[in-house]
Amino acid sequence: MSPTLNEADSPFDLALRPADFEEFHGQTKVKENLLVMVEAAKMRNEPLDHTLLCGPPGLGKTTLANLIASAVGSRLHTTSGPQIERAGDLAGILTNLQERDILFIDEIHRLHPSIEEYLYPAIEDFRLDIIIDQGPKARTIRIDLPPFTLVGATTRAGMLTAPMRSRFGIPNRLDYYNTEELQHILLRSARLMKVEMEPAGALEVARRSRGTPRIANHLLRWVRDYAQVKSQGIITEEVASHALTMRDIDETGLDEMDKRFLETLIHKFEGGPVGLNSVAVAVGEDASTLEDVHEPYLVMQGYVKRTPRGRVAMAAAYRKLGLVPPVSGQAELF
Ligand SMILES: Nc1ncnc2c1ncn2[C@@H]1O[C@H](COP(=O)(O)OP(=O)(O)OP(=O)(O)O)[C@@H](O)[C@H]1O
Repeated sequence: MSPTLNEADSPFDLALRPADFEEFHGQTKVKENLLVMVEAAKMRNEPLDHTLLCGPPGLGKTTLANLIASAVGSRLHTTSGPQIERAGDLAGILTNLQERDILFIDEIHRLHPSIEEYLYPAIEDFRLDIIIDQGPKARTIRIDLPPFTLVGATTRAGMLTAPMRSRFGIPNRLDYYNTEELQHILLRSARLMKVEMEPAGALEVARRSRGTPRIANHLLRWVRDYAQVKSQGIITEEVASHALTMRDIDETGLDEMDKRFLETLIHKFEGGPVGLNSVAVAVGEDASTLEDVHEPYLVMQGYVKRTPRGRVAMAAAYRKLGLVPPVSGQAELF
């Protein structure tokens, strides 16, 4: 997995996390929608509606959950789909909630279906029906819960079950940030880190950050080290460019694994179509990491296309690797 994406919620991430909606730059539409929801709930003096945040990793879903909680003055409880293994785990979390608390479930698409069944009445009617014992002795115990808000986050909205999706209102989709937005975020991070960075230096890092603030901040950390050792600590465009090239991050932000993905698709599988699992085995990476982390950006940049028969390398992928796209080959067919 890319080193820049592994370190979610490290102390470094936490230190740079925006403390209020004003400091959260970009995602204008999502921010506006959430602010309306927050205001409406405050005016009605009611708990917030349940909310779903979707989008690739590192774009700010966890940050937004924190901002929502502080905007309404509620406590935030954080967990994730894979952490809730048994109904008892969920019961423990739910029975700990107080009125108007916010429960944030990251990777909500990874909740076990049997756990989802327990969650539905909890979010709809604020009750938990627990079955104890088995066979003829089985009985249900009902526990009333205080009204709370569920904020779900997912990198794969498509994998949510239909009943789960229908429990939320309109989903809030986070998109990759543009270069100017990332430049703004980087200049703020540099200020917090007390690093001197020229706007052109920030732009250079932004260009190579795959549209993702978490990556931008992690690249900044490396560029800061490089600048300290090689150029009296000042991050200029040239310093940023040298530092990132040294780590094999090219001028469009593709890292080693992205390039290996494209090379494998083209050289080993003749441009596809090929199933993601086969690519994953060939590049030595976990299929879900490829699907969550690498592929969305490659698709967004037009290097790869997902088709019902598998992944296909597009003409841009051939050009990226300095190859001539096949004239009537797969790249043109899809
Ligand atoms: N709009 C933003 N402005 C400033 N910094 C941001 C913004 N969005 C994200 N960040 C920074 O990026 C880091 C990653 O954000 P966050 O953890 O919220 O992402 P995420 O979408 O929840 O990721 P994951 O899906 O991996 O949990 C945060 O620590 C924060 O510093």
